[in-house]
Amino acid sequence: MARGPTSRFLALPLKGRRLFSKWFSGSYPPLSSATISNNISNALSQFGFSSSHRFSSSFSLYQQFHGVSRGFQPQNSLVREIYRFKFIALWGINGYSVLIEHENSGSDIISSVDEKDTEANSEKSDTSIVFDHKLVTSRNPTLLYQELRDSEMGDKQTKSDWQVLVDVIRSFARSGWACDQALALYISGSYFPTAAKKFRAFFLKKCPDNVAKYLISVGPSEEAHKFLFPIFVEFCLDEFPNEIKRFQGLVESADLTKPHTWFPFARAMKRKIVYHCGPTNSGKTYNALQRFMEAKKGVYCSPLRLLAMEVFDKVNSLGVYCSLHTGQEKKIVPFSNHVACTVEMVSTDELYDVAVIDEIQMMADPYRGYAWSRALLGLKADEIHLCGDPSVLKIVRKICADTGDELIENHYQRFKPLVVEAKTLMGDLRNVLPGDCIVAFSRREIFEVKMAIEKFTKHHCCVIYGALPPETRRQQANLFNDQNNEYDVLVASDAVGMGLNLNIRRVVFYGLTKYNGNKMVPVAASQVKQIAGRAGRRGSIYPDGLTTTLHMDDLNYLIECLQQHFDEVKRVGLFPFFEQVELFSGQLPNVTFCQLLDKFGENSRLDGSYFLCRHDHIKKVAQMLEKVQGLSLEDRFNFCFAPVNVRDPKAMYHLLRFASSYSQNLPVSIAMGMPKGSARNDSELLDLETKHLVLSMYLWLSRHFKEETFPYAQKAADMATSIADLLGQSLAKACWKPETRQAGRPKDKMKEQVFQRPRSLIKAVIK
Ligand SMILES: Nc1ncnc2c1ncn2[C@@H]1O[C@H](COP(=O)(O)OP(=O)(O)OP(=O)(O)O)[C@@H](O)[C@H]1O
Ligand SMILES: [Mg+2]
Repeated sequence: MARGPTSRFLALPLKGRRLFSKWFSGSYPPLSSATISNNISNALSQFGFSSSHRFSSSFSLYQQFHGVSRGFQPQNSLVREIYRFKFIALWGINGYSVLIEHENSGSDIISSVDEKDTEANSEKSDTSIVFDHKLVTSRNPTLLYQELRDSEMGDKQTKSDWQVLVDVIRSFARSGWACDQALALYISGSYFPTAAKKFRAFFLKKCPDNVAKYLISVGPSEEAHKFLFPIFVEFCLDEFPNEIKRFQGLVESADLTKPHTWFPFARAMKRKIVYHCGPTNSGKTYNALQRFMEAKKGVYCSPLRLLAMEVFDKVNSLGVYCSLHTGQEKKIVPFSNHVACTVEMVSTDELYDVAVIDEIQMMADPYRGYAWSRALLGLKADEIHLCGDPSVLKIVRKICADTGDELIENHYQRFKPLVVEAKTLMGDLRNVLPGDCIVAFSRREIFEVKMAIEKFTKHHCCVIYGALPPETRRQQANLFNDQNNEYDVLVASDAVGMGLNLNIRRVVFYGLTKYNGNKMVPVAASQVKQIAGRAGRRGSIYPDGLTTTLHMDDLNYLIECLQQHFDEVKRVGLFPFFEQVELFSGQLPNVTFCQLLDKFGENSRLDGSYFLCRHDHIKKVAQMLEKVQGLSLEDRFNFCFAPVNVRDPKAMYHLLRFASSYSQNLPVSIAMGMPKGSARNDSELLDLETKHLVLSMYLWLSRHFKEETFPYAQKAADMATSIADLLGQSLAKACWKPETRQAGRPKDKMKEQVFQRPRSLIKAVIK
């Protein structure tokens, strides 16, 4: 047995026996699968594999090995080691373990079996049946498969034995374990039943007596599945090479593992990451912006257009020339080296001295998280400042370890503690006070509250909610902040939770449940904290923040939320670039874009630190655009990212129209008249909101496609500004019952879908 100076010796303890023999040539006594698994783990750790490499399940083992099993010559030493472990794995599955000598010099793996010892022990402990088992289970599956393949017919069995054998093979074909294992061999879940069925026919036809006897004795069991699996593997490799190749191509082109390697230029830099970590109103963004303004060249990445605009205005007013870059607009300030942009629009090509990524915890957002992940992984900046709560601190540490960047953590405390008012508003909106912000979680509630307050108190309300354009939200915020008018109460949705600096004295939660598109759920503690934290901003006229609820019932939940620590985020979002989707589409040339997205989702692989962002809204647009002929894959991809409310049929109609004109190479027209004046009722207000959304979409498309195809961008921008103004005017006098966007829905269905807060609120006030 050759052992070079570089060899390492792997001893797999075998209950006192030492076994020596050449790999493949010996016959090995059976061991329990637990012992094998332990032995393999021990052996791997001796090779310096970390616990994550300990292949406790043979699935991951196969995953690692596949690709090297088919004639691939491993190049580096790590792969060589993995290559060799393949044999441990396969034999482990067969119920064997061996003493292995690992030769770094590259010679064959030698396993050692002390034959004398084995014989002695075998004589003592093994019965003749066990011996028969051994003869079968110790067979090399490759050779056994070849024997089966080359034989004409198997041996005949008695009727009852035959039935058991059929049951065993059937149970294998239904085994979830085998189906999972097969995935690593690139037998897809959908193809496994077909492959298993063909294997069943093959195996039953060819099964020799000793193998049949063994399987009959163990019956439809895990042991039988583990015995059959390597034979099945050989069968598949022989019978379905094309299917395997196709699925392998599919899986490999949907590979989203190791996203830090997607940005080689950023990886070539040694970046300094500064994490400004703390609760709301603790000065995180303020401090990051100080560094941004000092830098020669800087970029600020915002979660919202509104916040990008705020930073753009603030920085310019302080004498630092700064441009604005969002999906809808590009305002270039002459001589500027700084840019404030929305995080989706940040360039990973440009080189910066300082970058700021605000609200970094949004990495975990199910829909938009990928934009933050991309910015963090891909920004080419010497210094990157992250501002956010502590929920993603741990995962940022891990990402920095992957990227090799230096991480500095700056921890912050709230300037002034947030105080909970235990009295609540006692269910009566007449208890609102100037400086209050009433937070409700639906548009309907917002207008109900505004109506009730204005009808039964002397206060006037500004409103802020997600469907309002950023310009209108800012106008409402300014109206509320200005102390020289009658607008002293703000009614807002969760859209108020991020960014805006507002003069809020007290945040009052109208309720603490929210419709999640399916049912009412409690608002997440992190969101409650973020919103409540808007009260009492440093520098505002109310530096001491208060928070409470309208109803006494909700107070405990509010306190609970505020006391909770931030949940640690385990995974952050990713979404493929167009190039990755394009590569994937090469594997599936004849499917629609929507099906392509589905297939990508099914076949994509991600590291444990990432998830694939939800893309139901993208698929809805893709579905709608299926009937539009003549769009390239890239066009479809871009159209699908246009900002549209997929639940707004009018906005969807306009998007379809834009895409149709574009596909015919016609200049895309706006084809939408300007409203005559401000809204007189809620349906007119909804119409203004939709019109603004359509214009915003037009502007977005004009920035993402060739300019000449969307020639009316300036007109759209002017119209959008006017509509934002009209919306502001409309809100100032809005005093009507809110309507719902989904017209024509049956009444009972509406009831299910719309949040039913006790209407007694208004009735109580009236009484
Ligand atoms: N050192 C400072 N000097 C003057 N004003 C400050 C200072 N630090 C923060 N502020 C002001 O305090 C307010 C809150 O700060 P900032 O917006 O940075 O908080 P934040 O922690 O980013 O909060 P959020 O999580 O809500 O975004 C801002 O109006 C900011 O201008
Ligand atoms: Mg901030």
